[in-house]
Amino acid sequence: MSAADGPLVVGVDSSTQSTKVLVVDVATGATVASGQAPHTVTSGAGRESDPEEWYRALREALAQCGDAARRASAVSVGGQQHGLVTLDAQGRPVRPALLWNDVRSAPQARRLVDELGGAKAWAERFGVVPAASFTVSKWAWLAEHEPEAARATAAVRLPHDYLTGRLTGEGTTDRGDASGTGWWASSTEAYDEEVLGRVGLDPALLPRVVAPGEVAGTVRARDGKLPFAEGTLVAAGTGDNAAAALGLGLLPGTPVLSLGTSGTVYAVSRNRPADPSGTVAGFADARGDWLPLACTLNCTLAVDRIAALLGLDREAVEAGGTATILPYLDGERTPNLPDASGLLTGLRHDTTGGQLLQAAYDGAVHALLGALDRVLDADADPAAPLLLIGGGARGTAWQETVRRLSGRAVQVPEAGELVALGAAAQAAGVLTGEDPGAVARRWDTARGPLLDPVERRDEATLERISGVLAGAGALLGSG
Ligand SMILES: Nc1ncnc2c1ncn2[C@@H]1O[C@H](COP(=O)(O)OP(=O)(O)O)[C@@H](O)[C@H]1O
Ligand SMILES: O=C(CO)[C@@H](O)[C@H](O)COP(=O)(O)O
Repeated sequence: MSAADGPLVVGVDSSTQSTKVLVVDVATGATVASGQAPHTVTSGAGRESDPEEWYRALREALAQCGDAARRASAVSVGGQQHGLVTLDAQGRPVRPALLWNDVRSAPQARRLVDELGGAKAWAERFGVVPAASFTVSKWAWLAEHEPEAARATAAVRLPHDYLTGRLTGEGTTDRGDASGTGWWASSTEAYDEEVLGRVGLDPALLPRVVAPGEVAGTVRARDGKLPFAEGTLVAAGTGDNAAAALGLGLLPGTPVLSLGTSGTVYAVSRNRPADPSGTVAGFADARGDWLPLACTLNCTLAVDRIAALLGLDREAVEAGGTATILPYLDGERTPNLPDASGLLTGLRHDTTGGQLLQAAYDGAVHALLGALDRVLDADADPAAPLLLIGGGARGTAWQETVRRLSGRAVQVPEAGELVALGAAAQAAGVLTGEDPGAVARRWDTARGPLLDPVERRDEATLERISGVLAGAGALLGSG
C-alpha cells in the first residue's frame, strides 16, 4: 500500500466465494487499500447465495478500506457470471440467486437447444449454446419448479447488475455480462425477444445494457451505509472474466488461464466466436471486442477437497504412478457432463497419496488445456506466455501442473486481484475518458515472473486422461 498521487477509484470483485475490493490510485495503479469478506454458498443439489449477503460483504470489504474508500471518485463492480437474481417490486430478492455452478437447470438447457434450432443455430445467433450455467436455463428452471417465485419477479439481474443497482438505484448491465445470459444475441448485440418469449420472461424486467465507456449512474447513498459521496461515478461493471481481461490490459493473441472456484481459459478476439460444440462460449468483452471462453465447474475447490480427503497439504503432490482422476465433484460443464461425479481409476498397491493429489490437479487442468487452442485466433503466436491468474495461480502445484501439461511459458502476474483491478481500470476510464485496457497497460498489471516452457509437454498424461474420459461415458452420466 502506498500514498496516492492521483484521484482514487474503487474496483470490486464479487465472485463465488467472496467480495474483494481494491482502492487504486488512477495515476500509478498502486493499491492504496483493500478489503475482503466471504460469501455463503449452499451445498447439496443446488448452488445458491443470498444477494443481500453480497451487498453486506461489499460494505464490509469497503469498511476495511477505511478513509481511502471515502475519497474515491468512481467505482465499478465485476461479478461472477450468469447467476439469476430475481427481485420483487421493492427491489428485494424474491429468493436466493441461482449460481453459475448450479447444474439443476441442465434439462432446461438441453430443451432450449432443441427448441431453438439446435446447437449450430444457437452458436451462430447467440454465440453460446445453452448449458446449465447460463441464466436463460436458470430462468426456465425457476419458471418450471417455482412458478410463484417467477410470477413475483419484477426485475431480473445478474450478480454485478444487482450490486451496481444497489449503488445507483438503476437497472443496468453491460455487454460482457449480458452475453452470458443466453437471451442476449451476439449477432445483433441485443436482447432476443424470441428466446425471452419461449421462456416467458418479459423484456421489461431486464436491465439496460450500458455501452462500453458509458457511466451506469452515480452513487445514491439511500441507506447511508456506503462510504461513497453522493454523486460518485459508477461505471458499467461487467462479468468477472471480462473484468480480469480488462485488468490485464489483454490484447488478442495472449491466452489467460484462471484458477478459482471455476477454471476458465480465454483470450480477447476481434472476431465474433460461434462454436457449435458449445465448448467455447462466444462471450462479448467489456470494450467492444469478444471473449471466447471455456469454463470448468471443478477447479480449486475440487482439488482442495481431494487434498483434504487424502489428509494432505495442497502442495504435497508426487510425480509418477498410473492413477487418473476426473475431479467432477460438482458435475461438469467442460466437458458438458452436468450429472457426472468424480472418478478415480488406475489405482495400484504402490500408488501414493501424493500421486493421487497430482492426478486431481492433472484432471482439473486437462479440460482447460483442451480448449486453449480453440479460444485463440488461428494467427495467435504459440510462444506467447499463458497468463495464470485466480487464487490457484499462487500455488506451486498449480503452476507446475500447467507448465508440464501445456508446454508453454507461463507468466504469473504479481497483482493478485485482477478482476477487482479490471473493475478499477473501468472506473478510471469513466473518470479520465481513457480506454480501460490502456489504463491497465499503463499500470503494468500483467507484470510478474515468467516461467520458461518445459522441454517436452507431458502428452502421455493428457492422453491417459482423454482415454479415461472417452471410455467412461455411462459412469459419467453421458451413456
Ligand atoms: N496459495 C494458494 N495456493 C493454491 N491455491 C490457493 C492459494 N490461495 C488461494 N487458493 C485457492 O484459490 C481459491 C479462491 O480463488 P478465487 O480466484 O479467489 O476464487 P473465486 O473468484 O471463485 O471466488 C480457493 O478455492 C483456494 O483453493
Ligand atoms: O461461469 C463462469 C464463466 O462462464 C465462471 O467463471 C463464473 O464467472 C464464476 O467465476 P469465479 O467465481 O470462479 O471467479
